[in-house]
Amino acid sequence: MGCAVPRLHLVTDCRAGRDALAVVQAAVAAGWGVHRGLLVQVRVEDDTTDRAAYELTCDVLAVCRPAAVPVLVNDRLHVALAAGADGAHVGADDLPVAAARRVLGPGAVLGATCRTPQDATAAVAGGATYLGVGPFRATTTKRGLPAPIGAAGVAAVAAAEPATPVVAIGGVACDDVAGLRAAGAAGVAVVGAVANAADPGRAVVELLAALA
Ligand SMILES: Cc1ncc(COP(=O)(O)OP(=O)(O)O)c(N)n1
Ligand SMILES: Cc1nc(C(=O)O)sc1CCOP(=O)(O)O
Ligand SMILES: [Mg+2]
Repeated sequence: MGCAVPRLHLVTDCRAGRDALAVVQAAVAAGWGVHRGLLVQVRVEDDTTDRAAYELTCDVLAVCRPAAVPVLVNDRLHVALAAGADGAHVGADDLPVAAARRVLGPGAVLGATCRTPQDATAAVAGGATYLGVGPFRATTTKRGLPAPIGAAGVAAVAAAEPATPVVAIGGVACDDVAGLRAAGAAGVAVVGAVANAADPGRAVVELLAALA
């Protein structure tokens, strides 16, 4: 993927009762010195206040900055800018990719959700740095998703825009990494594979090793 976009995107677990920051702390403590392949995306529920999103982003940055782990903010570009994050991720219900690029500026990392090759071509034209492609398989982490696209769907998107890194998302487990890489994914984005693990730090190390 080149060094600009790490291969493992840890998306914060925004479900009620989960301690998103504790998982980030465990991930960074376990993973950063071993492989420099980790990125954290701060994702909160839609009804979370901007204040809470901003404070979580600042807390995540305080953990990630000393370890040189990049931090993105999902959806809320103003929170990304205000907190000094490295960029953001947008999808179909967020600002269009080209508009998000104008807001963030040319140096920011900008991810765009793509479910089809057509989505990918439009996202690259709009200035996306990487493409978040899924859902790879069914997941209980997020409701309302379309049917899984599987490895074949990921491969179709990757083939459409081979110069832009594809990050597969949706039900991804460590055992899926080799197949997804073979399908053309440069990396993976996960919530449950780390947040649901008995030892989130160990899960990060195993994912990073599989992605190396
Ligand atoms: C890496 C990555 N890929 C896809 C998504 C999904 O973004 P989006 O479609 O905007 O949905 P929400 O996450 O906002 O519910 C993502 N966040 N990260
Ligand atoms: C936030 C999100 N977006 C998806 C998409 O396909 O757009 S799937 C997803 C949830 C990812 O969590 P897990 O790794 O636990 O399945
Ligand atoms: Mg979104």
